[in-house]
Amino acid sequence: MASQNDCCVKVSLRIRPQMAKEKIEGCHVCTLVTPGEPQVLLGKDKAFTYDFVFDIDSAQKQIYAACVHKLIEGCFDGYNATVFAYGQTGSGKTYTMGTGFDVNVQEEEQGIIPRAVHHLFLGIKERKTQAQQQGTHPPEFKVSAQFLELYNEEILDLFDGARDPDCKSRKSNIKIHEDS
Ligand SMILES: Nc1ncnc2c1ncn2[C@@H]1O[C@H](COP(=O)(O)OP(=O)(O)OP(=O)(O)O)[C@@H](O)[C@H]1O
Repeated sequence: MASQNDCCVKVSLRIRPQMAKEKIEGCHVCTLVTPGEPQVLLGKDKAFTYDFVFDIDSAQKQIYAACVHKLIEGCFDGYNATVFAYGQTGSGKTYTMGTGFDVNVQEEEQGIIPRAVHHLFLGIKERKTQAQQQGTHPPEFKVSAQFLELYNEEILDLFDGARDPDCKSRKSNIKIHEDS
C-alpha cells in the first residue's frame, strides 16, 4: 500500500515576497512558516500543512530541486508527470513556472519551465554519450512541447467581440522538437 509520502499528487505552497506597492501601502505579512515543518500559520490560529512550503526567501532552484527534478528524471523511466500552478492573480504563478521567454532572465531567476527543458535535453545528451562510450546503440528520443495558457471567464470577457465563445484557452505556437 502506498504511504502518504508516495501519494501521486503533491501540493506545494510558495509565499511570494511583498511587492513594492504592498510595502508602500503598509500591508503586513500574515503568514508564518513553522520551522522544519511544511506548515504555514495564517494569522494567529489557522494552520495549513502541505507536502512542501516555501517561504518568502525561497530560490527558484530550491523549488525545482524539491518539486520537479524527480519528475523529469522519471520521464526517462517512462513516467508521466504534470506540474501546474494555481493561485489568485498576482500570487506568483508565472514567476514560479517561468515562460518560454526567460532566455534573457538571469539563471537564478529562471522558473520551472526553462529549467525542465534544460534538464530534459541534458538528460538526453548524457544518455546518448553514455551509450556511445559503452559501445551500445544510442537511445532515440522524441520531444514535443505545447505551451497552454488558461483564461478565466472575466479575462475572456475583456476580449469581447473578438472572442470565440468556445475558446477557453490559447495555445502558443512554441514547439520544441528533437527527433534523433
Ligand atoms: N517569488 C518571487 N520573488 C520575487 N518576485 C516575485 C515572486 N513571485 C512573484 N513575484 C513578482 O510578483 C508579481 C506577480 O507575479 P506573477 O506575475 O508571477 O503572478 P501570477 O500569479 O502569474 O499573476 P496572474 O494570474 O495575474 O498572471 C510579478 O512582478 C513577479 O515578478
